[in-house]
Amino acid sequence: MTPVLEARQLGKRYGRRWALRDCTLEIPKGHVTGLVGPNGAGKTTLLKLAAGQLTPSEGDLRVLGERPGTTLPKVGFVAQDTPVYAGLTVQDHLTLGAKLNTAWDARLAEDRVAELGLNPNQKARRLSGGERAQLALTLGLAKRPELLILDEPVASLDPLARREFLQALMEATAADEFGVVLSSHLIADLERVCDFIVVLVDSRVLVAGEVDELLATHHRLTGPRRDQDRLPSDQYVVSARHTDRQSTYVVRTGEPILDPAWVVTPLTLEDLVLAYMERRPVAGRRAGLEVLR
Ligand SMILES: Nc1ncnc2c1ncn2[C@@H]1O[C@H](COP(=O)(O)OP(=O)(O)OP(=O)(O)O)[C@@H](O)[C@H]1O
Repeated sequence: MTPVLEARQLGKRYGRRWALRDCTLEIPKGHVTGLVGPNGAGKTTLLKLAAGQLTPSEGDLRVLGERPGTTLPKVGFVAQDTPVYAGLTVQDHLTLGAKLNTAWDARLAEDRVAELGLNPNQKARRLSGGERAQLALTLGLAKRPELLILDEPVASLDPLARREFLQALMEATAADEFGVVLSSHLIADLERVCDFIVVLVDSRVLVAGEVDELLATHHRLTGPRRDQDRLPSDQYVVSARHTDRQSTYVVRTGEPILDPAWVVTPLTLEDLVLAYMERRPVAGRRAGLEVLR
């Protein structure tokens, strides 16, 4: 099946500075994907490349099997800070959406606006942050995209508005088959809605895969102090911490951990993401990029 997004050695440079580099990634169809990483990691850059708003400096990118830009009608993009036009009313936004998008679903848009209790005559500048986010999501959904890209859509929302937004997104993806790629710093939110995760650090993809599979293959090992080179070769070290007497590793392995010296605990998605985010390259030990599916 054609992946929704496929990047090979993708890079984007601003002047001499790389915002994204050596990004190799495949997101299969049928997922709600969370894109996570520290500030400045390159998330917005990757999403804008996918939406056709930026052109790559190097490498190759396919979205729904085609070069971004040619896929515009099939891709909905909700940029950071819930972009709506302050001076236009809610209804104006729907009218504009209908003009600009051939597959526009006017019924869906009107029904959602009514369900949300938005006044069609209200100017966007008078909507609350949550209402603006919901309007932006409505515009993205009514486009009937095959892929909806959302860049930090809930960043400025209070917990209740965030929950309502994510609920609306989950309901929409349950009702219709389309892919979603969503960036956020709020891992608990991603855990609720995403079944595929991509961790981007320092402009590179450190891990990507189905959440269930990643959680099943990553473990925390705690036990008497042990150097990394004494771990079995099938254990890929994501992070390591040591005290004088104790070592704590986060490892990835498909094999069972039978060593009785270790206390083995499962990770939450947040533990897993943080382990990759705090990871420093380790000399000589399977360090470097590892892209997983
Ligand atoms: N238009 C631009 N000109 C120059 N540098 C840029 C531009 N846009 C982004 N950058 C730089 O590229 C890098 C990646 O930025 P990007 O916005 O993609 O990161 P991000 O992961 O989305 O960050 P955040 O989580 O803070 O939103 C940063 O170092 C940023 O300063």
